[in-house]
Amino acid sequence: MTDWVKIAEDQEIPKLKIDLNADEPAPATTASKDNEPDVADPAETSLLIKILGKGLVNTKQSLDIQQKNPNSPLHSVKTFEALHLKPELLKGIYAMGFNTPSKIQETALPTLLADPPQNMIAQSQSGTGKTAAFVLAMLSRVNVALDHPQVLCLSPTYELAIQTGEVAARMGQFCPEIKLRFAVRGEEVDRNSKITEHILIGTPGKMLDWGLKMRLFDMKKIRVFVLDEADVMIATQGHHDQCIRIHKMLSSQCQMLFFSATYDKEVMDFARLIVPEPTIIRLMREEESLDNIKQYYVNCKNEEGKYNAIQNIYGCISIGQAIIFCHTRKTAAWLAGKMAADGHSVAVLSGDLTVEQRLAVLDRFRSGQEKVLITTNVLSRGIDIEQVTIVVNFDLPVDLRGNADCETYLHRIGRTGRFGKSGIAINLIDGEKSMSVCRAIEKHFQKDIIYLNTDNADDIEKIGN
Ligand SMILES: Nc1ncnc2c1ncn2[C@@H]1O[C@H](COP(=O)(O)OP(=O)(O)OP(=O)(O)O)[C@@H](O)[C@H]1O
Repeated sequence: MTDWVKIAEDQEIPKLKIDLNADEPAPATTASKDNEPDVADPAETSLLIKILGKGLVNTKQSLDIQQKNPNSPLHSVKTFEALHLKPELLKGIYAMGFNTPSKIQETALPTLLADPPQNMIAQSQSGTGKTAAFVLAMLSRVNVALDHPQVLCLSPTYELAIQTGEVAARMGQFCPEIKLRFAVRGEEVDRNSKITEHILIGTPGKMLDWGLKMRLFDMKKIRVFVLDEADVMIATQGHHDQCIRIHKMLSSQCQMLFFSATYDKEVMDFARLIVPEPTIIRLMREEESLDNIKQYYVNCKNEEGKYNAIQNIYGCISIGQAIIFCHTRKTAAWLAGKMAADGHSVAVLSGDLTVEQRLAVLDRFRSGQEKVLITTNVLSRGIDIEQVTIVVNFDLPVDLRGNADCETYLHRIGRTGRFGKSGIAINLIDGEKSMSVCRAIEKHFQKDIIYLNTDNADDIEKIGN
């Protein structure tokens, strides 16, 4: 395994980004995107959340289990020893600092490791231990006496595949006989050779090339097929069909495992196509709520007026930490420029930054080096910044038709049960259209949004208290 431990360790994010840019079409010019609503790319967000993750997310939510296979009694474990793993694998788990299985692992692992193998569809939010669970299943199913691929793991992008490979490398560090190979862009194989590694982790396009076009390994001999980040996979163009093509070539004996952070209808339909008779395990996300949030609106004439409102409340918002949301990159850049020119120290996070630049901005903000972060919808759900107490909507969130986007409003402002602290939301309104959006949001959540006059010192004092 030493070779691929090294490969994984060598893949630092800056290098990945360089490779990523190498064979992708040139991005649309920044200028053309500046005036459009700035949105997050799901794969980039997922990568960011993974890298930012500070360990296991503990959740109080309970598991929802649907058992489709009546012949496989479901049980859960409270220790890793109870799984009767190979000693080298157990050693790897402990070396990663895992003492006990996470909530989803308690129930998923016995099913993942069961004999005869069982299929699974699992859903839980980022950071709850999904990757660790399926990587353990992948490693424990390998028969090292055979020198051909036995496990396929599909990820939506190069970087996400590398992240999974790194977990496998660490967990399998005491199993040097298990060999892994990345099936990703840039990895080349001689057409006349065969792939001998046991585990292939990669993107659907490359996997199809190797398995179908070049026939470098026998898809029928795959014993475990993992489809990770199904929701991101679907959002990535073309991946849906490629996954189905790969899936069709697998044997009916192959264990099918499907993991996703969210399950809307499209993801569930996809899952049903791929996974026969699955055990379905879902760990619901803790609901965000506006319960502890005081919401205000401020009437402004135009963008300059909004800027003045921010000037007036700046003293108040910079006591703690604040995030200001804008609709477009252009507005975010304009606002940041003006605030910086006025001597305020602000951070900006928008879609024109690379993943590693975003990481750097978030690191600085999280450590308190800047008090105010100006951003767009690129800062999306899943990126929790606990210490933020004030959220300013420089622009209210709207959908493509210009109607209130209540879900995004909740993600920006809402708090989960985990950080039940109180917070403040300030909505800047300039004109009838944005006022009607504000009213629609108020009506949707049935929670008052109160008028705030930022020219009045007493009013401003109110928000501080
Ligand atoms: N049993 C455990 N005990 C302690 N830490 C764990 C355990 N399982 C996983 N972790 C750690 O928790 C974090 C999240 O785990 P993991 O990456 O497996 O979750 P995930 O649900 O796949 O999330 P993501 O999709 O963001 O990767 C990682 O830092 C991982 O090392």
